[in-house]
Order: sequence, then C-alpha cells, then structure tokens
Amino acid sequence: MGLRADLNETLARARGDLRMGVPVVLMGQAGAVLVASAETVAPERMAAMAVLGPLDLALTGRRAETLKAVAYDTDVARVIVPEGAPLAWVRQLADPADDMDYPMKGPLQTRRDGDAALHRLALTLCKAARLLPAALVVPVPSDFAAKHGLVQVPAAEAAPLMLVLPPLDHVISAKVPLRAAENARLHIFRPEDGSDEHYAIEIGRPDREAPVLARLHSACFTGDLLGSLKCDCGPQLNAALGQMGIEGAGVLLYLNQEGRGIGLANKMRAYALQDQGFDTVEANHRLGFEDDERDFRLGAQILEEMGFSAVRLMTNNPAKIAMMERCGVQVAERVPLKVGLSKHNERYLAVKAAKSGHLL
Ligand SMILES: Nc1nc2c(ncn2[C@@H]2O[C@H](COP(=O)(O)OP(=O)(O)OP(=O)(O)O)[C@@H](O)[C@H]2O)c(=O)[nH]1
Ligand SMILES: [Zn+2]
Repeated sequence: MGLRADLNETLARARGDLRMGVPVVLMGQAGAVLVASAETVAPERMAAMAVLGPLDLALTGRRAETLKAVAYDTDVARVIVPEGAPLAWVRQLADPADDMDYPMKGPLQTRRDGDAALHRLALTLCKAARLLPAALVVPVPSDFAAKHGLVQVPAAEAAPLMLVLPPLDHVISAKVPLRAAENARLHIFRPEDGSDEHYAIEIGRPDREAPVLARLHSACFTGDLLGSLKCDCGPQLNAALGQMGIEGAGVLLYLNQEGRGIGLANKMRAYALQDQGFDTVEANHRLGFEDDERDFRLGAQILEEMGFSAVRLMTNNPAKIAMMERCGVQVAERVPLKVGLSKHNERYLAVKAAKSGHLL
C-alpha cells in the first residue's frame, strides 16, 4: 500500500469532514458535486457554496413525505434551495423539531431531471456519520477538490462499497468478572472502515459445536447506562447476562448501533418528537430515517469469527432471527426476553409489536 488513502480511508475522512461541517466532493459520471451536511455546515460555508451554482437540499423520501415535497427519485428528494435562502430555512427542512410550530414550509420545488445518484450517496454518508440525513449539494468543476484541499470520493466505487460489511479485526480480549457471571471475557472488534467498534462478552467457554445461548444487543446509552424507563434495554441486558451466568455459558454481542442505528443525537431528536406525540416509528420517519437502520449482518459476522455457527437467540425481534439465518447462523431456538415493562414503555413496546413485528 502506498501513502495515498484507499477508498475506505477516504470514506472515513469524508464522514469526519461532514461531521465537522467541512464540505466534500463526490465525483460522478456526469460531473462533480460539493456536498455539506445541512446539520453541521456553517452559514459562511453555505454562502460560499451558493456562489458556486444552484444549491439543492438532498432529503430522504421519508423526510420529503412529511414535508409534502415530491421525491421524483422515490428514496431521494432534491429540493431546490431558493436564491438567498438562509441556513435557517435549510435547517427547518432538515430537522423536524419545529415542524409542529411551522407546519407550512412549502410549496417546495424539487428537481426532476438529471441523476440523483450523488444526492443519494450524500445522504448515505450523512447517515453513516450519524448526522441528520440532509445535505446541501452544488455542482462544481472536476478539479475542485484538488484546488481547495477537500476530500474527493469516487461515487461509482464508493456507493457499492458502502453496502458491504467491512471486515472486523479482533483487537484484544481480557477477563472482566461480572456480577452476573465471574467467568466473563470482553472481546473488542474493530471494523476496517474506521466505524465504531463492537464488543462481545463471552461467558464461560461455550462449546463451539453446540448452539450457544446468544444475545445481539444494540447499544442504548439511556437504557443500558442511565436506567431509562422509556425502553426495555437495560433489563434485557441484565437478564441476558444473568441467564448466561446461570447456564455458565453464552455470548452477548454489544453492537454499537445506538438508537437502532441512527446515533444518540438523532435518537434524542426522535425522543423529542415522541414528546410531541409521535410514536417511535413515526419519529424515525419524520427525521428522514427508516424504522430500523441497523445492520444485523454484523452480529452474524462476529459470531462466525468467534467460531459459533448456531445460536439459541434471546430476542423478541423476528428480523434478527431472519437475518441470522440468511447469514448462515442457524437459530436452533428463540429464547424470549420479556423483562422491564413499565408504564413509560408500554406504548413503545406495543408499537414495536404492531409496526415492527415484535413477538409479544
Ligand atoms: N430510533 C430509536 N431507537 C430507539 C428507541 N428506543 C430504543 N431505541 C434503540 O433501539 C435499540 C433496541 O435494540 P434491541 O434491544 O436490540 O431491541 P429489538 O430490536 O427490539 O430486539 P429484541 O430486544 O432482541 O427483541 C437500541 O439501539 C436502542 O437505543 C426509539 O424510540 N427510537
Ligand atoms: Zn433502550
């Protein structure tokens, strides 16, 4: 490998830059565009972008639905930013926080001609950076990145790469005696694309030839650490480790997919919308996300790397079972995990059962 950044490294830089409010260049077949996150871009940078050409605001089809904007490309809407529109105008479209106070934002003009591929990639990058899926997009000459010292992403290669799960490196493991099980070991897995690390807690030394008692737990800072009553995550985490402790063997994957994969800041935005009366699924949609943005292939990959091919899966979520099976991990048994019901999460769990197919 030479000193030049490869594509994975370039994408990691692009995510970092978008988070910092720095624009990046996406190179497509029909030309290049300059892209900035609507959430993090500074007003001066937006003004500098507006000088370069007509500004679009790329939004997901989900967000467009709430805004009553026509998404000609189904999953992507290219909203035309009126000349002279301030950053506040853009932020109001990107962020649903004030939707209820200012319901009439339109009529919004959306682009129909041309190709939406670069807008789509911009949104994928925003999601991967755990930002709101909303990006300012403006056409630029193909030598723009080199001239201005910006990161340049070749779209045709990057878009398919972002759909592939990166290889995970096992970094280290060490003993961590737990209240629930003294013979526990924590493993750290690091994705080669520079995204968040994931953990596996191995209890005892489970037989690799038999189905292992397993849980795929998605990070929930509020439930796991703070004891939030809005969800059932904390009690599920403790019950799963407790059961593994009792049986003397098991593996709990702690996947850093906070907020069903949208990140903690966006999850708090979803909670703020829930305070306005929307349910957990509606809140995700208003923000521009799908119900569930997690990638459960990750869990299968870690299990496989640890030498497990069959599980007794502790879950109420049929999507997790289906994904395990599709990824070649046999689910020998579903072990229900029903704990932590409170008056605060009754509705949340009912919505998951009604809309996301969770088993009651
Ligand atoms: N976006 C969003 N995420 C939430 C909300 N409440 C909890 N979460 C997240 O949802 C995830 C819950 O994950 P899991 O415990 O794996 O739950 P599950 O998919 O319902 O499956 P099982 O618990 O296995 O039945 C965690 O990442 C939480 O942070 C919410 O209202 N909105
Ligand atoms: Zn939770």
